[in-house]
Amino acid sequence: MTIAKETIRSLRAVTPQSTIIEARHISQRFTADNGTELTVLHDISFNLYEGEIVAILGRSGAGKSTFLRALAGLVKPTSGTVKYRGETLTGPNPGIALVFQTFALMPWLTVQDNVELGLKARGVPKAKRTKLALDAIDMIGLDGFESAYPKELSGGMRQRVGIARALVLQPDALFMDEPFSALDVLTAENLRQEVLKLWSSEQRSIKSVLMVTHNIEEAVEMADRVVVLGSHPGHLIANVRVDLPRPRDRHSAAFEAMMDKLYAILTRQATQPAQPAHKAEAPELSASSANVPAMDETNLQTAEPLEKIKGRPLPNATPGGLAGLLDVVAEHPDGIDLADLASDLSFEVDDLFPLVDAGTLLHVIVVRDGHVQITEAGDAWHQADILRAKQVFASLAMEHVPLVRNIEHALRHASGGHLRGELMLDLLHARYSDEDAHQQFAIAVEWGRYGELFDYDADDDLLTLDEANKGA
Ligand SMILES: Nc1ncnc2c1ncn2[C@@H]1O[C@H](COP(=O)(O)OP(=O)(O)OP(=O)(O)O)[C@@H](O)[C@H]1O
Repeated sequence: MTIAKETIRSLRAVTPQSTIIEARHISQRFTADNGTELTVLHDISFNLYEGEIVAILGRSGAGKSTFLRALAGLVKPTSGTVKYRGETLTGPNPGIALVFQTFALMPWLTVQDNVELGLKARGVPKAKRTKLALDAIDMIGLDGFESAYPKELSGGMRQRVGIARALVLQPDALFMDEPFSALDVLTAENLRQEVLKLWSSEQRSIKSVLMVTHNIEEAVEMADRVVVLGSHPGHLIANVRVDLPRPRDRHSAAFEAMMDKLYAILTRQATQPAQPAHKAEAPELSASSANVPAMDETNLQTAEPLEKIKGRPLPNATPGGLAGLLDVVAEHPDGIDLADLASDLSFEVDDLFPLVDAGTLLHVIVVRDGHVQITEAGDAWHQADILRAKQVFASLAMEHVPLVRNIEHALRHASGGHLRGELMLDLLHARYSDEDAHQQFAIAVEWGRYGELFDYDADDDLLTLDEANKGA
């Protein structure tokens, strides 16, 4: 009988017995191709306990995968330590198995051989390998597909193989990096439920699950605890206990309240300048159960103040997209919860946040506790005709967006009113990787163009003051 056919049992009570993984003050820096040093993780302390599913939630690029990889021993933190069962890691973590977003199956091997691969690497004899693999295949509902090749399987089935391949190693902790995000909505939901059934079954040997996601709903659906990473660089901003009964009802008030809470945390982080993660920020996030350490106090300590870290990059949003967001927000004079806005627009969190960031940066919206409202300036932009809208946008960008202002000022003082784009890129390279520098430049140009402040000719690599702006 497969787990899929089992009656859903109530999940085991969350009674963490001991710490599986302990990370202390880990920071991660990478050197980009152009020599720029990127701080990706900043001083994170975290414990993974037996008996819990933990979701690492954060926006795209927040460093979630890097954090998971550091705990998995696949990257060595630049500073800080990771311990597995009390032993400091010096290589891959022996107590975990990973499920990847992209399945990472060997296309030339059958399902059975893919699942056996890790056991083979560990020198497990063939007969035992076969038995363990068949058990894992059965457990995840793949019986009958042992001889199939990955190309013969749907995405959902392939990810089942990915999960079976991890389970067969009988790890202490199952690590999953965005395991459902490459699947269509229904398949993803189906597989989430399978993993939860597996977790609730008597047969499971894994003692905890750590999963990376950018999807708030997924985190609330699956996790006992959600660890929220803020961006630039990745740092721990919250550690929230999800104390909802299982199976969880996505339409219940408690579920929606938890989603709102996480939205509020993510948007607060997104829309405010970097701040030190003071312990004083902790109380609103505290949890109730006595069993799970809801707030690991050490998680909220930082070695050096985060205000030292430079300002945030420009959000990747277009003025047109922002105007569209204002159209929707303006329909709600008392504001609207971001969760409702995302759901109304069928946006993913990652789609919505750059627009919300941009709107906040330009002061056309305000976000408080996950509730977004149009400002007076936003209303002025929203109400204006096209020409006037550009002027309003230009003055907001000049006032609130240093990069746009710097380019405009530089052009105003340049002889001939033009400058090479390469010059701006070189300046941006001091802070960003090559890819990010190009992206920042492209966003600033788009905003400058929309506001008729300046223009850029890519063929000649020339930035020029806009005609309409020359006399201003
Ligand atoms: N080996 C590396 N060398 C240089 N930069 C890296 C390396 N690994 C990750 N990064 C950078 O670290 C940052 C965080 O990446 P990471 O994949 O951990 O974020 P994430 O939160 O998982 O993002 P996403 O949700 O988009 O997958 C990114 O800017 C990425 O480019």
